[in-house]
Amino acid sequence: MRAAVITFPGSNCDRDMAVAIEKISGRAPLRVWHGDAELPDGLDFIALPGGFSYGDYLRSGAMAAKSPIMQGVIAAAARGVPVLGVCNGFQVLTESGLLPGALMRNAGQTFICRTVALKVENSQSLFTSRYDAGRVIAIPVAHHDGNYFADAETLDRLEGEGRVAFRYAESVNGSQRDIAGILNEGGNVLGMMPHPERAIEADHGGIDGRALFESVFASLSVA
Ligand SMILES: NC(=O)CC[C@H](N)C(=O)O
Repeated sequence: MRAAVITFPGSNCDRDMAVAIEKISGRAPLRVWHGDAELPDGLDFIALPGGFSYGDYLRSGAMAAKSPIMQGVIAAAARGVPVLGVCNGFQVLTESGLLPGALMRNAGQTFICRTVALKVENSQSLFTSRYDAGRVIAIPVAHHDGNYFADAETLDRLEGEGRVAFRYAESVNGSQRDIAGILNEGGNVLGMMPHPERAIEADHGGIDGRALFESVFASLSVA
């Protein structure tokens, strides 16, 4: 398997994401700098990690979405390559138009850093097939802009098409319909605010994030 983790100025979860990919797939991912004009060829999986790209200036993820490398990420997503955006990565995905809606300031106006209960809403996606349907898992969040917003029509479409992958099972940040993670139309792009890469070994306090990586790696026909 050939995976890549994209790093932007201000990313701070790129190392954790790379470690999670290597521990679970057995292969270290390529580390790709945002300013590179071209993505390496033949990628099977692309991860946009969490952090504070460009200091969250303008809007979280807005400037990173304009980085040269994103043209390649958008093209790869259109070819069906699985793309995972976590936290700031989710914000980059909405800002770049790969996912609908926006991540606004948390309803309580504070940074939230704790482990939350998440319900697996769709256990048949590329990213969630190793979870049991309706399972509630524990995954950490760490963000100030995690309040998911989309208009009612978009929300209804996301729900109707099974594109809500994860929903908060408790009150967290004011997200519309408690949405924590969504899929694109093709099901190969997932954006989520909680950090699965921070819950892959017992020393993290829980391993509920492992199945997400196992799901997507199992779906790849390459070893
Ligand atoms: N951990 C993160 O990726 C933080 C995301 C984002 N910059 C926020 O605080 O909303």
